[in-house]
Amino acid sequence: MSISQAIEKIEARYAHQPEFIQAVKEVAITIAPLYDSHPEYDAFKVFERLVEPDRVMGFRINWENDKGVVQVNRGWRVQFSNALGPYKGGIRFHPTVNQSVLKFLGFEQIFKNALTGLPMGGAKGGSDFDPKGKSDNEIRRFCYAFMRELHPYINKDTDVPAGDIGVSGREISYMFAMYKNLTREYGGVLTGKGVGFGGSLMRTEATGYGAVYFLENMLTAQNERIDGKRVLVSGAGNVSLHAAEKAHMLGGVVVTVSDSQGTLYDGAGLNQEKINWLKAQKAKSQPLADYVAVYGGEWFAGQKPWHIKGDIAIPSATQNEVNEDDAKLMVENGIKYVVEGANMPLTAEAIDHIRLHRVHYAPGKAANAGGVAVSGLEMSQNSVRQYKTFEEIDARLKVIMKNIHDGAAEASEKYHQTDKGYIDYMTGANIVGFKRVADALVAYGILN
Ligand SMILES: NC(=O)C1=CN([C@@H]2O[C@H](COP(=O)(O)OP(=O)(O)OC[C@H]3O[C@@H](n4cnc5c(N)ncnc54)[C@H](OP(=O)(O)O)[C@@H]3O)[C@@H](O)[C@H]2O)C=CC1
Ligand SMILES: O=C(O)CCC(=O)C(=O)O
Repeated sequence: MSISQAIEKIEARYAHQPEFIQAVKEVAITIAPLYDSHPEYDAFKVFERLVEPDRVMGFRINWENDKGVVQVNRGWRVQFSNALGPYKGGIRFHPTVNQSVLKFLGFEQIFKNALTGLPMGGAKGGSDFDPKGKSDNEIRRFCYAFMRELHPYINKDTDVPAGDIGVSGREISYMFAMYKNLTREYGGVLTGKGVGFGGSLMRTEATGYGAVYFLENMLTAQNERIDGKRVLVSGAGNVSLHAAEKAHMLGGVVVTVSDSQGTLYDGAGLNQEKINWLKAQKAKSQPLADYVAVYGGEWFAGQKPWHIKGDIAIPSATQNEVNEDDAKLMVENGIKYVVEGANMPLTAEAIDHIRLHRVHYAPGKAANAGGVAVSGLEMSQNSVRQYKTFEEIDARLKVIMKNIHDGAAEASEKYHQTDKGYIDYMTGANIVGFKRVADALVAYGILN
């Protein structure tokens, strides 16, 4: 079955899962030249196999709110592929979570994890639970209840979840405690644990910092530097604030962050004090807009950052946050580099538009792989029960991000035929990630 036939089948079968179809199509279009030159991939039906998760576990989560009222949520774990290592990928708590969202995330995770060069398969999980406005006690009860349902499916050697939107150190600690309580096992079953009880230094910073390391490599390839460049960041969570922090540390002028309520603009640029204030504000779930009364700047209620002039955009909030109109604004406002901190933040039309205008574009699979890479390093530290310093992990992260960059650039050179001189990171990253997984599947024969 050809790739186009496999897509037709997926579109018919999963018409109700638009995010998943979007993610599959992006990979399919770009890997075609590689696929066509490897008849064994078709013989082993590699693509057709990879677009079906190994399995999807769904469960109900009963928990009690602070008023003693029983609440019911849904949860899932999508184990997509363990071709290269234990299933690995985050857990998201957000009301928009459904099977389409988790399947797109799990599918992308297969290739992202392959790009890191570390032995990790791809998975994703989560719940439609909305953490907003919940007390700490409610979060704890929900996390315990979620892990009670999830724990039979995970283990340090089979499937190792981590955080994502709505799940950070606090939630991981609650879930780890419940897993430990139920199984009596103290191991690396989750990553993103607290430093001091199995967590790796730098996991918190890794995704945002890694995205900026990727950006530095892109800039170097164009003989440019980040110094003095205006950086627009969207989101104000873990990825966004650490991307903003590293961009500032390296001399970039970060002028925006945002959240679901609007965009904060500070033309003078964020400094470390302001970033620390933002981190504390978000940790308390307080409004971003309060910043203006403390440090000045402007609050654009209900707006995204893309109407503001800049050189570099790092969308780091959520999927499809940048549509075609936003992409047009980016181009009009001078954006030359788009680095995806979030997973699939650009719609297919937005990607087409910026690529048409030769904006340098780093897809999330490549650019935000630093988080899962440091999770991989956390797994190895847990296995040997020895911990590395911040500097050691940082040095490894830089090398991993450079390798991902260089591998994607090399594959772009080989496979992207239409516009020589433009580094097509999307094609390059998809080809490198896909090839690693496909070669393993062929070597295994017809088992997963
Ligand atoms: N954490 C990690 O290590 C990794 C995360 N990612 C991806 O990065 C992105 C952000 O994750 P992370 O920073 O961990 O999550 P957080 O929960 O820490 O932060 C999410 C941020 O995005 C905003 N946001 C979420 N949904 C929407 C929406 N529908 N519209 C506008 N803003 C929104 C939130 O605003 P508000 O608070 O108002 O909801 C918040 O500012 C996700 O795509 C995630 O999959 C990728 C690799 C690793
Ligand atoms: O660290 C991990 O295992 C998961 C990270 C993640 O969910 C992601 O890369 O999107």
